[in-house]
Amino acid sequence: MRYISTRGAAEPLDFRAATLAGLASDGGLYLPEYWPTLTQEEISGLRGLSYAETAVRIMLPFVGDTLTEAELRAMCEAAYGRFSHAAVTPLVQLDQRHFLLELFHGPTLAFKDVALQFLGLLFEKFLAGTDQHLTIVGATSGDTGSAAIDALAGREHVDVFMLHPVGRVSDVQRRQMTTVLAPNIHNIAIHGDFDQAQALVKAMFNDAAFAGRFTLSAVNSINWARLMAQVVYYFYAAVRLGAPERAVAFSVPTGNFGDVFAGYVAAQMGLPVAKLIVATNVNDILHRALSAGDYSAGTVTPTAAPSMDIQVSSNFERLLFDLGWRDGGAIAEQMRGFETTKAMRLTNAQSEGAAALFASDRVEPGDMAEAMRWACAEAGQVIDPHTAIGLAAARRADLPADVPVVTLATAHAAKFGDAVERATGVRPALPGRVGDLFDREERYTTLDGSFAAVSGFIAERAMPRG
Ligand SMILES: Cc1ncc(COP(=O)(O)O)c(C=O)c1O
Ligand SMILES: N[C@@H](CCOP(=O)(O)O)C(=O)O
Repeated sequence: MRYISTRGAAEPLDFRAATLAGLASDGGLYLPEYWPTLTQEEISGLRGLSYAETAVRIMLPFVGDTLTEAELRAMCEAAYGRFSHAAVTPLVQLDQRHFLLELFHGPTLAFKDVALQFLGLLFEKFLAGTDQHLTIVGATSGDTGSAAIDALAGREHVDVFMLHPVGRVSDVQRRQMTTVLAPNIHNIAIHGDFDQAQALVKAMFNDAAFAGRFTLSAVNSINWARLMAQVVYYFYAAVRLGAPERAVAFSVPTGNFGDVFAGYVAAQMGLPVAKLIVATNVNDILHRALSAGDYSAGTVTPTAAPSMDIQVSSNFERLLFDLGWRDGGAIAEQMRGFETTKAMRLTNAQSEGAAALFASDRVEPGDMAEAMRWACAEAGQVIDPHTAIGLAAARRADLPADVPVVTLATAHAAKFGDAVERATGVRPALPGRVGDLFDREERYTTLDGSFAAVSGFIAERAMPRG
């Protein structure tokens, strides 16, 4: 399997090289050159398998000959052995047709652990025995940062520089990052919002003088391996609800369009997906794009679901590429226009292609709080604000009555205790593994968010290319 860039100009790479590169050299994002598919029998054959074994079956076609099946199995068993629930990503029934897919039983209590625990092991495997040292530059609105830090703290061959926006992540999220004091972890708080942090990361990759000095890599969902690992739980959930004989809909609280794009990949691989509901908060660029073809970024409004406070959703480029006959030149032009004006219109083909599988919704703060109260009162489930946005959209989606609807529960409620308590009156307790978070020492550096300040800070500390 080879990986091609959405902007068409970078050399195709194998899985190992695409994972280590993160972003393509032409500024695009890697995608497999074709979608591997599973037959109905192969999908039925996933029933009853453990999460780790399901992961092997789904990911094997993507890794090509860069890993043996036995190596992949050992990595999946190690990654998912760190989850606190035997099912890894259990399904919880809320009422006759609504389910939660709990993705927060990993070490940092958010869905990011599902991919990042695996990615940490991949980096280790691919770098073992080489003299390569990766400089990972990442941006987080709260959850990617802690999951990446947990997965990579103390590992040889890797330094992590993680940018988060000052005051725009919850206290628990910040502390999960800044209390990890391993020497290879560097937390940088920037004045600005997540979009600025993400733009700085891309600017560093695209700056030849800077990028040429280090071996840069990515842990954000710009890295294909992140999305590949997230495809697994769509299959895992759907077969439990009757796939391939029965189609299932998913409602996905969305920000950077990574998680829901993994659902799109599952559908391309043959999983019967009735609908993918893209649920946004008031930072609704994706809802406007999917409902009216208007992909234009406004300023980011801080909300009680901070991890979704994103206006430039990097993975949307992958969808546009796949819906636009995989024409890299055309996408490069479309994205260059967006980077200049912060606005673009979807083509008719892109809008029509997206409408076949996606629906979208913008959920206001009052409806989010109402969904938290409903889950508590009707099903005894305390859910976090991000999950509540997905659930609110799921409950009012226009779908046939016999289609089960799975809302992705993307974070543990205790990560956002204040917002949950405001809505429901219930204060969720921090699980034991992070129970002492507020007693730990914090360490981070605050910078002004300019390219010069951030790249200068990293350049002083990163390992130069050998
Ligand atoms: C808790 C939570 N929910 C939802 C999202 C949105 O996911 P994505 O950025 O993959 O669309 C994020 C951030 O990525 C998150 O941390
Ligand atoms: N919501 C994310 C933002 C980064 O998204 P990613 O999936 O591209 O890493 C976060 O919590 O950091």
